[in-house]
Amino acid sequence: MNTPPTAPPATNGTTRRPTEGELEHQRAAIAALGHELRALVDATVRTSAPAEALHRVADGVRRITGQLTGRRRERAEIPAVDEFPGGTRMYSPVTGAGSPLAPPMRVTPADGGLIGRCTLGFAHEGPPGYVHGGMSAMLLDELMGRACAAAGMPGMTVSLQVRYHRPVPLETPLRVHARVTGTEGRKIFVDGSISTEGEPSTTVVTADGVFVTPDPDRTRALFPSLRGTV
Ligand SMILES: CCCCC/C=C\C/C=C\C/C=C\C/C=C\CCCC(=O)SCCNC(=O)CCNC(=O)[C@H](O)C(C)(C)COP(=O)(O)OP(=O)(O)OC[C@H]1O[C@@H](n2cnc3c(N)ncnc32)[C@H](O)[C@@H]1OP(=O)(O)O
Repeated sequence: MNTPPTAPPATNGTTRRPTEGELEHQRAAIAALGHELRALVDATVRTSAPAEALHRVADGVRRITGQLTGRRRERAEIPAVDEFPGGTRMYSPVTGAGSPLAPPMRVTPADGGLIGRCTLGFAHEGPPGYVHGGMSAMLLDELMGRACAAAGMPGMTVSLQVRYHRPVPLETPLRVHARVTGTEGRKIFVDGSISTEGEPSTTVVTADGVFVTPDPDRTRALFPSLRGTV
């Protein structure tokens, strides 16, 4: 497990590295809030409540948002609860248990690569009843990037070619697969696919991508929070 590169300020105003127990406690709370926010997003995009009810809810949500006080994370700051690269990312829009935007996709090693499992709802709709094509690309990009990191070569996407063979159904358990197929210097070649859990042998979307591990100087410039660890 990676060491968290940053630590939140302790309550006495000094900065110290949180214990693993404190991080787990915080992650559980972040996941609980993420779960409720995803339920709110789903209810929001499906409701037929009248305008007055929507205004009332908007007022309530504004009051709740005001309760999220304290120091706000800065750009490029890696949350203490995260393990970057390759591990837990609590606010990832694909895998983050704390993200209201994420399905979230659950990732496990398999078949010489990674498998991601998730079900997409109405918030991710493109054509009526089907997943937005950009969302399919995002699932693939994330899992293919994670496959690079899992193979010990964290990299950034420089090219992602996506082919949509069949529309991806909403509210249907999905299986995403990613596997590193080769390397050439800092370039990593990766294949990806999406199928439904019900018909795992029928791929509905396929992708091939090229990822590049930035050189150490570029890594330090792009990810200043990693300073001292790369
Ligand atoms: C402790 C180490 C930490 C390292 C961290 C690195 C990455 C970590 C990131 C995430 C990993 C974690 C989990 C995964 C989670 C999510 C995955 C989502 C992935 C993304 O969402 S990520 C965002 C979108 N992504 C970008 O924002 C990239 C923008 N980009 C750049 O910032 C530069 O591009 C950079 C820095 C990547 C490389 O820059 P550079 O200067 O080091 O490299 P250079 O240009 O020299 O290219 C080197 C070789 O790649 C070939 N090449 C270039 N482009 C190509 C193309 N399009 N097709 C085919 N080959 C291509 C060249 O031809 C050359 O090949 P050759 O050496 O053979 O000539």
